[in-house]
Amino acid sequence: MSQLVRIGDCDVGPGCPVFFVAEIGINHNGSLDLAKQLIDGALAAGCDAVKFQKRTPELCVPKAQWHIERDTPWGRLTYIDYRRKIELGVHEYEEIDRYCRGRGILWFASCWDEPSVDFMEQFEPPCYKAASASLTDHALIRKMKRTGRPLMLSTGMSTIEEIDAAVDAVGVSDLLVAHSTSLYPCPPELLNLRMIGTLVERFPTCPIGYSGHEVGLAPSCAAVAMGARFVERHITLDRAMWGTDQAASVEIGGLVRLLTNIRDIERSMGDGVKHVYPLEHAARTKLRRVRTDLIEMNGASHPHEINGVA
Ligand SMILES: C=C(OP(=O)(O)O)C(=O)O
Repeated sequence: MSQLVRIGDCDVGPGCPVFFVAEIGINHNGSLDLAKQLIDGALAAGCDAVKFQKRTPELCVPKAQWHIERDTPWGRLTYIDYRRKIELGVHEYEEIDRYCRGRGILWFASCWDEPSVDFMEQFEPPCYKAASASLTDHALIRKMKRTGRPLMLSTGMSTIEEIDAAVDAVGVSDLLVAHSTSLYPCPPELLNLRMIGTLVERFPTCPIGYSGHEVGLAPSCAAVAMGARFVERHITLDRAMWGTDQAASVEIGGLVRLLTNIRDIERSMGDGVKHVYPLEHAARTKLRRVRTDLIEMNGASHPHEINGVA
């Protein structure tokens, strides 16, 4: 049975509400104002946390790509300048920290390099996230884990051997593992949601979750029915907005529906034991056919015996 992992004021694991992370990622396009509107949307939908991506562009962008030019909302920029442009700095994160704490929503980040972990520590985040791309970077994932904070490990683009090695590298205590396929957006036939069950069996003490990049809501709902203890989805104000992750994101209206569906599914799962609920008795009495012909044939003394009601 999986351990409960405490993230801020939420327990994540069996018997707890699904922990829902609204992944803002880089969908703020470098704008604090946009980031705040996305936080407001996550709050309105009832998400437990918002998440950002923190990078040191000079460490994360391979040198060979630095000077490749692209069109951006800020004009034609080299890739490294574009990455610098969309990276939020200390003053923006101070404001995000103040904004989230004031409104009672958790926030944290996936750190893509070691200095980003040092940077995030000043905000005392409730946990860290390792993106699928970082799963084989053991120095980085160990650094996040050494902070003593829970770690969410995403497993897209990884072999099962690489996942085992990453889990060995950080240990299972306070570790959460997310199934994911790293395609943005991901077609349904490549989502492989049955991996959730595989991960539950392989890492029985870790809460297993789902980091989804599909178009639509159904697979994320199914992930919950299949045992995901936490779910992460990218969010956006408008899927047509400029940016690489916008198309695979959920707009705020969809996010509201998704959270409503997830909470309904959680309440619907039950215990797997067959009950005849007291509230069903009226329907049972009214709708079950009373076999008077069999009463006569069997010599039963009371129609209820045929009807099966004790
Ligand atoms: C890319 C990320 O996550 P995932 O691999 O789950 O999509 C991230 O959290 O930065």
